[in-house]
Amino acid sequence: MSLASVKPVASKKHTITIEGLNKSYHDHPGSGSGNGDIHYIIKDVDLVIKGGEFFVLLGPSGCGKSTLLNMIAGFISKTSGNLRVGGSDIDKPGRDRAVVFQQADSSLFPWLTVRQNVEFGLKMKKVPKRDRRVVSEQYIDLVGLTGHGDKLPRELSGGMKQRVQLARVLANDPEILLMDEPFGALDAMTRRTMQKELVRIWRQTDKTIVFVTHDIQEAILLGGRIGIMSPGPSSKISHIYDIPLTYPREVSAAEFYEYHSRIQAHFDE
Ligand SMILES: Nc1ncnc2c1ncn2[C@@H]1O[C@H](COP(=O)(O)OP(=O)(O)OP(=O)(O)O)[C@@H](O)[C@H]1O
Repeated sequence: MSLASVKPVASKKHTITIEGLNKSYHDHPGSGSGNGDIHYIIKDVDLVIKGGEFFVLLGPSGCGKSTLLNMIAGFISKTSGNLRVGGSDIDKPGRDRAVVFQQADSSLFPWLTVRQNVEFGLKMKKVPKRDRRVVSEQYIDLVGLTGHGDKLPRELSGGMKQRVQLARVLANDPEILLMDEPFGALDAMTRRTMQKELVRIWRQTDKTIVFVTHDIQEAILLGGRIGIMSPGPSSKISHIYDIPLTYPREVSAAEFYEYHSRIQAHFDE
């Protein structure tokens, strides 16, 4: 498939700007150990993700990666601070942003075929049937599912379902893809294939991607920059690594190993 055929005509690149962002919650007094104290999940997060960037959020389990991603998605409201996408304040979900979850099963309609799942958002937007078909075929091809359009999700492997989820999100043409450990439930070989495919798709479509993982290797394979989140509570972006390695990246390369060691040392400190 040619690059021009999948690139949106007016490809917008939205910058994500985060300044002094906080998310806190109160203990519920009277429920167990709760005494009404304020707890910060994330505190004083400052970050700018440039339009078209592949940015990875890396941090230990429970540090607040999903919370931050869901705030960018508009699913979780901020307590205080600034969060803007393309210059607009974010306080709710929008068509400019789409989330890809770890479990494709929970996002696909099991009674719809691959093609119908991919076309769902376009149907909601009342895109004519013939145009929907053209777009869905493009994205089914792009994610490597050519010939599987008439299958139901239950006839697909985990990796194939994840590809359908990606095709469906891409068909809606959001400027920003927010990916929450999307390959975490896949076996190692399928995961590696999907990582390569995602880089290929990102380079073809020019989207901004924010990708959450706790896997250092995955972060270096994918990210142009990697933001390290400190362990919670009151987590923040403690360091940002530029990864200027060319794609596709090889884990066996000496430079790859160097970045891995440096980031691993960061967590071991
Ligand atoms: N609604 C809530 N009320 C109170 N605490 C919450 C709420 N939502 C999340 N938390 C807490 O915030 C912290 C961060 O959770 P979050 O899911 O964002 O972390 P994560 O880094 O994505 O973790 P993982 O890698 O395990 O998915 C956790 O300690 C979690 O228990």
